[in-house]
Amino acid sequence: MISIFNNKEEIAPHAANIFIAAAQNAIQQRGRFLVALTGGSSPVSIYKLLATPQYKTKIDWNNVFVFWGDERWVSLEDARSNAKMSYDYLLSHVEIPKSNIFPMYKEGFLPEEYALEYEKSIKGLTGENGQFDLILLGMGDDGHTASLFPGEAVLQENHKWVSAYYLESQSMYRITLTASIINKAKEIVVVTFGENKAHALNEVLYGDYNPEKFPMQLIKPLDGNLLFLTDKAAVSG
Ligand SMILES: O=C1O[C@H](COP(=O)(O)O)[C@@H](O)[C@H](O)[C@H]1O
Repeated sequence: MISIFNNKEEIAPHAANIFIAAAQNAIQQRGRFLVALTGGSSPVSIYKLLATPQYKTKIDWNNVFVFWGDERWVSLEDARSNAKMSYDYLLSHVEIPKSNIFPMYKEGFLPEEYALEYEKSIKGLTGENGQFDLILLGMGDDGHTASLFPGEAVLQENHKWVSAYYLESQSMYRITLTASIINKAKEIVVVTFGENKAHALNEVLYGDYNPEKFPMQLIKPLDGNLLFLTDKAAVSG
């Protein structure tokens, strides 16, 4: 499903309300809310809104468990860190136990080693079913989502839930949830807007199936819901 808003400002309250409803339902039904956050610029206004008293007080943060969809393999103080961005705009402003937060980076580990640890941390909460209550995703203008970049071997990963690899085009390691675990989620919400996303979004939604070129096409929940939140500029192409 796709919801098209007039502009990006209209997306944030809608996304924040989806987050709150998913958290409240999960906590009421299963006693905890397991969410994977996205990085990039698209979620910033959503996180800022969730951090305001009006929104944050609607969630019992003691029962929220936070993971990430992907990360640049950089320290948590690095300006490029998705975790740093999420702390700056949301996590530092809510009463969530530190032990409930699982950044996708750890000092002293190799990225591939930490991918295995990260998968174990997810299994510690979900068991073998690997089901997140909510996964937030963004989409790059090349059609990548999480760190599933066009043409990379990780696109074919059907076994591992978490994978780390060297992304030659950015000269850095990336660590990412794979499509196989993302697609197990109850709810997947993709936040993407602006005219620079128009070409990729059009290909993802209406083009031929070519996930090697537009990896977002790999995202097809097995049993859950997939929702794109976008604006008019991104569907204008
Ligand atoms: O590299 C990344 O980019 C995508 C999209 O970012 P955006 O700035 O266009 O919102 C993001 O979803 C991903 O988490 C990030 O690592």
